[in-house]
Amino acid sequence: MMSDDKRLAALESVKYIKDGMILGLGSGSTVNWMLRALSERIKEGLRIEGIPSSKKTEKLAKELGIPLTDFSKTTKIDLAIDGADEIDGNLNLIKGGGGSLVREKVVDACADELIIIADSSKVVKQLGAFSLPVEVLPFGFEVTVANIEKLGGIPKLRRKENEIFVSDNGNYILDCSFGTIDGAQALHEKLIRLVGVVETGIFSGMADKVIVARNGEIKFLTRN
Ligand SMILES: O=C[C@H](O)[C@H](O)[C@H](O)COP(=O)(O)O
Repeated sequence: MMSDDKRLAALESVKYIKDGMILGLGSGSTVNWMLRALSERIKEGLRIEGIPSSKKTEKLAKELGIPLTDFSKTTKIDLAIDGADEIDGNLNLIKGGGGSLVREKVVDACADELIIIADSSKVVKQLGAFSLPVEVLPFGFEVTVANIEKLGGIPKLRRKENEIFVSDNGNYILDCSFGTIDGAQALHEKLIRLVGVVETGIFSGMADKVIVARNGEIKFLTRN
């Protein structure tokens, strides 16, 4: 089952956590398994401090008794562990299915090491079947929509239960279909230059290790 594989990948990632580390805590259901496993190790005596990448992760971490810190205390993260929506052969990622891409990118980008955990359904030959989440300022988002269309994308304003979805940062998310994405970094660079775009869900060249579980077995992905 997919959720068993998410849990298995998460359990494997916790083995890389060492005493004294500052940890970047990603977001999503796979990361939630990692948080549960981490809290067990903390009960056994492991000392770490985590920086959460979303309000949801912060809430669960607090419930599980995981000690937290923030960027006002340290800008150094030893290891970040995060999930992904798509992973290609070069370990380029699409993230943001849960709407946490901006804080995830801030956290993941300043980590010495980034481990991605996923079930095998996330592994693709080429990115793009999953619409690319792009976080945009609410003010004038219609202009940003038009500009993304000029780049060949089909943006769709994310909604949740009929309301516009608002990110932890108070912004909107445009889920953008570009078909198959050939140059992930090039597309990110075009989008990030558009006025109103806060961040894109393309995480290119950031993952150091990808742990994928498929039917109960663990596989480590490395760059092609
Ligand atoms: O915004 C959400 C994040 O990028 C998640 O890490 C991603 O959507 C994967 O989530 P899940 O582990 O629930 O499949």
